[in-house]
Order: sequence, then structure tokens, then C-alpha cells
Amino acid sequence: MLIEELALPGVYLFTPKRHGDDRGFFSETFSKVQFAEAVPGVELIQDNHSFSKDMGVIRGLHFQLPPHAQGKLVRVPNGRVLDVVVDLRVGSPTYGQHLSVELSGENWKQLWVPAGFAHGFCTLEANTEFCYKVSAYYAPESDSGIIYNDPDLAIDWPVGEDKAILSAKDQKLQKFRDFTSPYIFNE
Ligand SMILES: Cc1cn([C@H]2C[C@H](O)[C@@H](COP(=O)(O)OP(=O)(O)O[C@H]3O[C@@H](C)C(=O)[C@@H](O)[C@H]3O)O2)c(=O)[nH]c1=O
Repeated sequence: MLIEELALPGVYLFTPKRHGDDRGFFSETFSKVQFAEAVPGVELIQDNHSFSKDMGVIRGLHFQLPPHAQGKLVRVPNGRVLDVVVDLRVGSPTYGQHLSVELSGENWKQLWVPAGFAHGFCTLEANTEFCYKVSAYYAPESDSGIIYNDPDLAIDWPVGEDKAILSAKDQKLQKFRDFTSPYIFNE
């Protein structure tokens, strides 16, 4: 398992080893001990799986508010996405900044999105599976988000607004400038 910290502090990229043979491959996709080396003190307690049938599906930018804030370890077993995280931690040197990483069944990368980040992705292929472990249970009353095409965040999505496919909920999310973040950066 290769573990790298990315440009936003606390965001990690994990690349599990794949053992290929004539049958296909085998891979340990999660190890509690290895995960804790990079991210100590966080327990992942729920596993999620979404399927997007089309290319250009954008889900996000989502997060749960405290006391149900969630860290997410995300991966794409099949298909391909551009995954995006936005730092919402007040006092963080990278507050309001985002980064994006391609995750796919081919590159086998996983991204750790800590609590205090908004998260979203755009599918780059049809029939994309998205799997993630989270550190807090789903709490619909704490569900929140920021609109994907926020003018201040200025995320470079791989599909134009005319082609993007969003849920009704995601089309109505608030702007970043209207959001008062409750997350505090503690390093
Ligand atoms: C997230 C979630 C949703 N649901 C239900 C609520 C709803 O009826 C249905 C679909 O929910 P959503 O539209 O919120 O699904 P989706 O847009 O895929 O939401 C996800 O987007 C990505 C980007 C994330 O980061 C995730 O944390 C999550 O917010 O599934 C659960 O039962 N448990 C869960 O943990």
C-alpha cells in the first residue's frame, strides 16, 4: 500500500497493491493497521456503494455537519471519476482550496477525505461504481452541501453545465460564500 499526503493537509492518497495472475488479480483494499498509520484515531463504521449509469453524473459537493461530520475513504472499483475535495476548515492554510484526483478501476487509487471537507465527483465513464467507507453514520438532518459550480471555488469540472447530470437536491445547494463553516482546523 503506497500512502501519500496530498497538497491539502490531511488528504491522503492510498494505492493498494494488486497481485495479478492468470485468473485476474487479488488486492487488499483496506487494512485497519495501514490506514491508522496515516490517519490515526479514526474508525470507519459504514460502507457505501453508489452506481452512476451515465458519464457526466456529478454528485456533490457534500458533507455532514457536526456532530455527524464524516471522513470518507473513497474508491472506484469499476469505471472512472474525477474526485474533488474542498477544504472547509476555518483556520486551515488551504481553506477554500480544492484538489481533484482521478480514481478508477484501472489506477486503483483511493482518496481519504477528512471530516471538514466537502466532497464530490464527476463520472468520466458510464456504469461507474463508487465505494466508500465513512467514519460516522448517515444522519440526514446533518446533510449539507455546496453547489458544484460555485463561482468562488471555480472547480474545473470535466463536463459543461449543459451536460452535467445532477440530482434535484444537488441543483439547489447553497453557495460557498453563504456557508458559515463550523469546522476548525486543528493540526
Ligand atoms: C449518503 C446516504 C444516502 N442515503 C439515501 C438518501 C437518499 O434516499 C439516497 C440517495 O442519497 P444522495 O442523493 O444523498 O446520494 P449521493 O448524492 O450519492 O450522496 C453521496 O455523494 C457523495 C459525493 C458523498 O460524498 C457521499 O457522502 C454522499 O453524500 O440514499 C442513505 O440511506 N444513506 C447514506 O449514507
